Amino acid sequence: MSLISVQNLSVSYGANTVLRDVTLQIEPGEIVTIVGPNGSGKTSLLRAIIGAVTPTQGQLRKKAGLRIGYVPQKLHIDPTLPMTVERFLRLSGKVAKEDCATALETAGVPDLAKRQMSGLSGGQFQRVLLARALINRPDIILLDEATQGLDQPGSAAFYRRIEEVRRETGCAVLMISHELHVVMSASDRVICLNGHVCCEGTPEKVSSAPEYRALFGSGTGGALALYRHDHDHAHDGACDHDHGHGHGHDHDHTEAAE
Ligand SMILES: Nc1ncnc2c1ncn2[C@@H]1O[C@H](COP(=O)(O)OP(=O)(O)OP(=O)(O)O)[C@@H](O)[C@H]1O
Repeated sequence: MSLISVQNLSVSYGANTVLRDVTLQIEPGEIVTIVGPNGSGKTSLLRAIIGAVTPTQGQLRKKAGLRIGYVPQKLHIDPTLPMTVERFLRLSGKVAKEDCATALETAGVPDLAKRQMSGLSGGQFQRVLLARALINRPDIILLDEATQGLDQPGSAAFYRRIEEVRRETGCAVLMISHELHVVMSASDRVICLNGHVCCEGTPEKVSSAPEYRALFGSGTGGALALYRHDHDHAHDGACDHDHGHGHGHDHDHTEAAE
């Protein structure tokens, strides 16, 4: 059974319908990346899944007892507030110290427990948010542009850790990312959203497309190719967009120092 099954889902804010007729499934253990232009409803979809937004139409089914870990886009913590990482992780309720330690280890930052939240680097902070999402041993983690503000090697290292988390824990991952060139290799499936699902498929399928090869050869790049691929809008001409805001560099995914 799918972990999450979304059927003909629509989300509106007042008269503004931002998601229309969205259908998708997330299976156990898979890594799915959502791409799409700004304002295309990506965050709204995640918020509908966690129950923070009520769909106006359609169905959203979750496997019974599904545990979700959520890594938000950003989280502001007052820098004048003294708070250790361990204390932060235990804010959400009854959390044993050992569970904090395990989550930090899985997130790839085993030595941060006693550090002050205000003293963390951007990359360390995101790892701590990841650790927080892992504490309840989720079946799926949702990440909303979790590497915003990180440099390229920092993002690459973060997403590689996500793959390791999946391997170690077996959890599924549903993530929003603008950095397709970084996340493509980690994703089992890519869903392109622009108010509705424009298209979806394996990154391999996309990267073997003629448009992709024309732009990138057989390199590891791909963001621009996917962003610019031809959508099939035979039934819907409203999504004739060009997301071409990438740069098409074929980055070397060097592991960042952690
Ligand atoms: N709480 C809200 N009330 C009213 N409108 C909202 C609300 N949240 C989002 N919107 C609008 O819904 C649309 C989709 O927003 P959403 O944040 O889901 O898009 P997104 O694809 O995640 O965008 P981005 O890439 O910029 O983060 C936007 O036009 C946004 O202004």
